[in-house]
Amino acid sequence: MIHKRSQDIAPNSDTVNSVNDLAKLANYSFMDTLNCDPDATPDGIDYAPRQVLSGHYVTVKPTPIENPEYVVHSTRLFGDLGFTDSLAQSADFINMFSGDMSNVPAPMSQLGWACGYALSIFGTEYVQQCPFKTGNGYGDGRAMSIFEGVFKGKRWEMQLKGGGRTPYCRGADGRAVLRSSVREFLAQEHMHALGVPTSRSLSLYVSKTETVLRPWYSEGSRSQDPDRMISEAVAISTRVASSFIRVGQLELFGRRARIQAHPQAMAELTQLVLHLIDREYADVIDPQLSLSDKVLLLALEFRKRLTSLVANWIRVGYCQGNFNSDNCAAGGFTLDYGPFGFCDVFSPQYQPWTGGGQHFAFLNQGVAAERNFLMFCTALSPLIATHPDELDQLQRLVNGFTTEMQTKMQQMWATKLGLITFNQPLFHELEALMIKTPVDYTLFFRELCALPANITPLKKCFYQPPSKAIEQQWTAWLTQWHSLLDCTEDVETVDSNTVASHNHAEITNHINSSPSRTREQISVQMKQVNPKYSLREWLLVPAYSQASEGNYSLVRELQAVMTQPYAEQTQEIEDKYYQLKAPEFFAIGGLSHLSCSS
Ligand SMILES: Nc1ncnc2c1ncn2[C@@H]1O[C@H](COP(=O)(O)OP(=O)(O)OP(=O)(O)O)[C@@H](O)[C@H]1O
Ligand SMILES: [Mg+2]
Repeated sequence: MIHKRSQDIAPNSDTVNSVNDLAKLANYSFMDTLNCDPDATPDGIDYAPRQVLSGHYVTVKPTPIENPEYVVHSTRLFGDLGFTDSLAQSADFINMFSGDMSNVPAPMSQLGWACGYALSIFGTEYVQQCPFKTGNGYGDGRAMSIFEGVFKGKRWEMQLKGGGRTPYCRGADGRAVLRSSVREFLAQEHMHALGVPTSRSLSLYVSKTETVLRPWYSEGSRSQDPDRMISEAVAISTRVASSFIRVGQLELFGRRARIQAHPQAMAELTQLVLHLIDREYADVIDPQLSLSDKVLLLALEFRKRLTSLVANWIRVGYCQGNFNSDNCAAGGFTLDYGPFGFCDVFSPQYQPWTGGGQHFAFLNQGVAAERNFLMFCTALSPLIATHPDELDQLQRLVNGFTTEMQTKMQQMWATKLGLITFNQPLFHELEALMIKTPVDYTLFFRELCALPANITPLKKCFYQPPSKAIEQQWTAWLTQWHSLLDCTEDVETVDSNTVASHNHAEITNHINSSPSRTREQISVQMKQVNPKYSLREWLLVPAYSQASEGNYSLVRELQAVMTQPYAEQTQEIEDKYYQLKAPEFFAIGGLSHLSCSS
């Protein structure tokens, strides 16, 4: 059953050639249907940290960056939205997306909106993280949405990151630097091309004159924490998503409802949950259902999305090093590319963010997701507090998370290995061997796609020459794997370069529905789920370093390579990007680990 709001169905084939055209598509469901903080200032100049006690958002005027310069935009998202490509470099567009909203045409709002959220880390609630020690001053400190509209029948929200202070800034400057903005921009582009749900990149502008100081590493530093302050150009990137509602946001309203913090607390939680359903789950939750049925369906659907998301992250080697509930989008997609990394060496303990801890390490992401799901359900529970049966069902959904996560992970590993069904002993042996050898995660799985008969072609994925004993174990493992692949003789060849980006679920179904496959078919299917190129930190460093000198060619080259991660691409690209991490990059601050994402 498909349920859509009427304004979402309205066909809209208009091309957006200007900010004036964009204004015509404005449709602010978040601002129009939810509550503004009654203490918000009419002019939006609301930059000092303060407690925001009620309301779903605060209207804020973005602070433009000085002398903005175009760095990069997403031609792909521009295409999806119907934007002409030249718009990214037009004066009005640059102004708007570098934070100057003072001249945007009606009915566009000249004010953006920032949201409060609660923090919980790995399932533990925190209230002390804001200057007031109450949790009422925590939220979008430097992110603010500035536009919501319907493009080609789909509703999108646009959010500046680094657009200046908000009441949630906690005394910080509200800015993002070019380095972190390049990382987030490229990572969103890459993730989308990998077929993993994510917020999307729209545009990135840097200031030619405005800088801020940030702690960072000296070149070659092996220290965990940055050892000096550096001056960096500020930048504003715009990200786009179906909504930016976070699990932490629901938690804030859930906590307020639970303790009846103010007379409207329960109503505000209800409104936010219904709004989330409308924005993110309208296709699966019937508006005619009772609130408690909606709540249960919402939890069920979010569980499905979150478990698939994490399985996809692991498939592509992604670790969200700070998987707090405020970095967990309630729509079930990837959000906040600060403390992230795509792994080089396979390690279950891989954790790029020094502040994150092992609970957010690579293969612990499923457990971290479970904690976020628990917090999501805890936030929903006041809505069904007087319905013991429904509370029981919600608890069962929480209890069932681990099993669903495990099932998705097993399906994912089977698919990565070209198998129809997961084989536990085979996988455990592989995991142990990948750690012992050790292997490069991306290269290894990609090389496996050629179905090598022996260990020789795999050696290029190894970070050290294998001992005789390890070689023998690999040989035994490969024999076992080949016997499980169970392929027929080749009858046809398929061009693997036709492989674009895909929906992972479709791929899994396709593999599962093919009872007997040729070697070539298995190989092609494996190449659809095992990317050839991944956005490793040592590729990002030269791109943002060069960008800091005003040269954006590497940023754009990386964008081109990383938006076709499954394609073979040219020999030149392969030589440059399909490589092991160099020995000199290990243990280096900024290359192997990072301490902050700002
Ligand atoms: N320079 C800054 N000025 C104001 N607030 C900041 C700044 N840097 C981070 N924050 C705020 O601190 C909190 C934690 O930061 P975190 O690094 O998780 O998020 P972020 O990368 O800024 O944003 P997001 O989660 O929106 O992608 C967020 O609420 C964020 O808005
Ligand atoms: Mg964050």
